Amino acid sequence: MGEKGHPSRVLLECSLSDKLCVVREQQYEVIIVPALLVGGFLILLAIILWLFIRGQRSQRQRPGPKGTASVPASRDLSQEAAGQGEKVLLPLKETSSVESFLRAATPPLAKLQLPREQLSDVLEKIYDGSCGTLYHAMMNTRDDPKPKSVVLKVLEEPTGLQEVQDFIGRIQFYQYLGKHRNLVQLEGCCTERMPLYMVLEDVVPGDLLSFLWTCRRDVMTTYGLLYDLTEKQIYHIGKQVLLALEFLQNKNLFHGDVAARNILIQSDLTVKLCRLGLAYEVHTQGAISSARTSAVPLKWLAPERLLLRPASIRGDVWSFGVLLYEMVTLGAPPYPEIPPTSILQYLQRGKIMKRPSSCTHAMYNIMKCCWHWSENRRPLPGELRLRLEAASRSANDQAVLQVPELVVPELYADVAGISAESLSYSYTVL
Ligand SMILES: Nc1ncnc2c1ncn2[C@@H]1O[C@H](COP(=O)(O)OP(=O)(O)OP(=O)(O)O)[C@@H](O)[C@H]1O
Repeated sequence: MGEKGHPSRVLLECSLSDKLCVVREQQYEVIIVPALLVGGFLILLAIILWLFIRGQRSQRQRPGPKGTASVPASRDLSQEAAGQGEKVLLPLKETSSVESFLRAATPPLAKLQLPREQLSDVLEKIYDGSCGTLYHAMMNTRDDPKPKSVVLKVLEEPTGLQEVQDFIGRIQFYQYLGKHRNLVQLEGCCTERMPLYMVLEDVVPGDLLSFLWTCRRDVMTTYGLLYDLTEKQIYHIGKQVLLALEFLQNKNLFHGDVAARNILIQSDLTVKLCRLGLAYEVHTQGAISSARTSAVPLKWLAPERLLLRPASIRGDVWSFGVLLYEMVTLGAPPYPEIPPTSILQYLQRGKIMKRPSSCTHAMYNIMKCCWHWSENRRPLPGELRLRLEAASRSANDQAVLQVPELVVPELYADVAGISAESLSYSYTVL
């Protein structure tokens, strides 16, 4: 096209024999026009880039008509982050939202509020929980001159309003649940300002998994607890866990992570389910999010959970079968010969765990009914409790379970498919 159009112009300005003129004309078109195009393109690109960077900056520096600010939310929030040397900062808007949220959320929790002065200095860190850090602390009460040992769940440095809402939501959840002998009890809270405290009963000596491991050792007694376990006692512990599950089921909830590490035991062999975070999620959202599901160790999960299908109380019944296995083996990792990521394939082949040598046929039959692939064929917690009660009548109360090998926690974590950090509490007990 262009070449056809040129001769008329060329003919007007140059004679046909003037080859130099024609070449110059073509040079003009070949060099200048593309240069103009490239130049224009670069200018356009620069404008787009400038607009983009300006947009990014203004987003970072929001909010407020008073310009930009990034200030500590309160005295506590502005503390130096431990060991990091960084300030914990919340945007101005977030800070005032946290304060106004706490002002609105605290009055309905009035009955649970405890004066902060009653709480001693923090004694010992137990665990970095998913929603706050757990500490052992002492609490003075009006009724008793002796201070009482409690567990404090503390939210010190929230990353935003959402985390504060979640913490308060969990306190409200405890309030909604009410008391049950086999669930960890909330004794009170401090929520009028940051940091937020949840005050929980202290369950001593602690988690069942550590207790089981300690039963392997030659330990006589600590905290008045005999580190001996008989078959009858396994049924006694199991029944209490099932009572807690029945209680949750009656509220249309389930636990979602039944395992020895998430059960606390007292010196009188009373046990209490803790880690109610998933039940809280079921309560608030009607289901467990996939992010939370992926945090639950695979070896305790029912097939429908491994297949990411909706979970239910019958999934807890499956995990209860694994818990029986944990107790009768004094805390061995489930499926020791199978890598955690191969569990689904293993179950899909119709396989389940073999009967441990220390396990009676009666107890193994109970485990097997928990491990039906089809949910509907598994008993509900109430039915299962009746089976346990029946088996308990003829169970051995004399023979103490013994496993000579001691547990190496790192190795255990690896075989069980759980993070070693989640066993940090066990380390301190052992
Ligand atoms: N009242 C308590 N007494 C003694 N130890 C406790 C108590 N509550 C929790 N623990 C220990 O702290 C660990 C974490 O418990 P917690 O229920 O607070 O978990 P979490 O990480 O906040 O999970 P979730 O989000 O499920 O609530 C437990 O496994 C247990 O070892």
